[in-house]
Amino acid sequence: MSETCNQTCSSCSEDCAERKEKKVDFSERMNEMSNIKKVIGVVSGKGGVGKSLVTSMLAVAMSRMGYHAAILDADVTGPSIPKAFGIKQKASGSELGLLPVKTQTNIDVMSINLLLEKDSDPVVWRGPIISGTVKQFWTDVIWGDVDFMFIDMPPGTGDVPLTVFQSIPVDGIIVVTSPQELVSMIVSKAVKMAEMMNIPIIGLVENMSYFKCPDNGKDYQIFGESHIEEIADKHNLKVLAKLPIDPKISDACDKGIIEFYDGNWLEPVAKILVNMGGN
Ligand SMILES: Nc1ncnc2c1ncn2[C@@H]1O[C@H](COP(=O)(O)OP(=O)(O)OP(=O)(O)O)[C@@H](O)[C@H]1O
Repeated sequence: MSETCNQTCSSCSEDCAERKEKKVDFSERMNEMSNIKKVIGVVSGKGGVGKSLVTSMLAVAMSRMGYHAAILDADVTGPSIPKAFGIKQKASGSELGLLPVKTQTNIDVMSINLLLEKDSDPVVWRGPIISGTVKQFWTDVIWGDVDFMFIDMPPGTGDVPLTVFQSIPVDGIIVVTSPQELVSMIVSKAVKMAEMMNIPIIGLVENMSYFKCPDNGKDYQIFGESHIEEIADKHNLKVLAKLPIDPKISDACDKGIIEFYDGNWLEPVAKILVNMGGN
């Protein structure tokens, strides 16, 4: 039995001798016209820490390295991926399935906002409908050949992350944090969830880590001192990257040109993903 066992055998995928209920296979088959080599989940403990930004920048980094990247936007009630890439068109489909929309640099995206008539329409749905939508993004979208798919997860450890981890074969998780968060508790929750789901954590990305003053070149820790290294050590995890607060980032997201933003902090992460395979 795992140290973190909370006796919920039905949603746990660990193989252990003390299991009280049979392991249920919730896995869903990807669309038969899809061939996705690696799936990376991007999670955060709370909203607004830059999870969608990190998801977008990771897809851009892989694409710049010559890999075919895709983003499945599982943040159904707060989808921000289409806006960051400036996608205006809607997704199309046929009886065979839905087609993702391509960004200007050929990253495939599927998001609820590509299906709604107006992207300002709120999604006021119950949990099971939202989870069902995310599953359909896996089963009913014709993704074609994809080297790396990034799943932008809603914040926290709720219904949708659970559905994603149980139904989609996620190869690894990247946890996005920011210095002002209750990082230790949040990382612990993510680590425990990943353990229950038997999914490896690739590492941590700290966003809004510091601000580089353009006048004197000094770094300022706006949200206070970072404790990310200690927390990573405690859980035996790697700190993969630290991103600064950069007004050019928010400007690029607002203008829908994140693909053309030149920050390369996530290149080392992209290299780690390449070593995991995907081609
Ligand atoms: N390092 C940064 N520098 C400047 N602005 C940033 C940075 N990171 C994120 N932002 C801005 O903060 C806002 C929130 O970012 P983002 O949507 O990526 O967060 P999130 O964690 O995905 O939020 P949610 O959980 O609500 O989906 C965006 O407007 C984004 O442009």
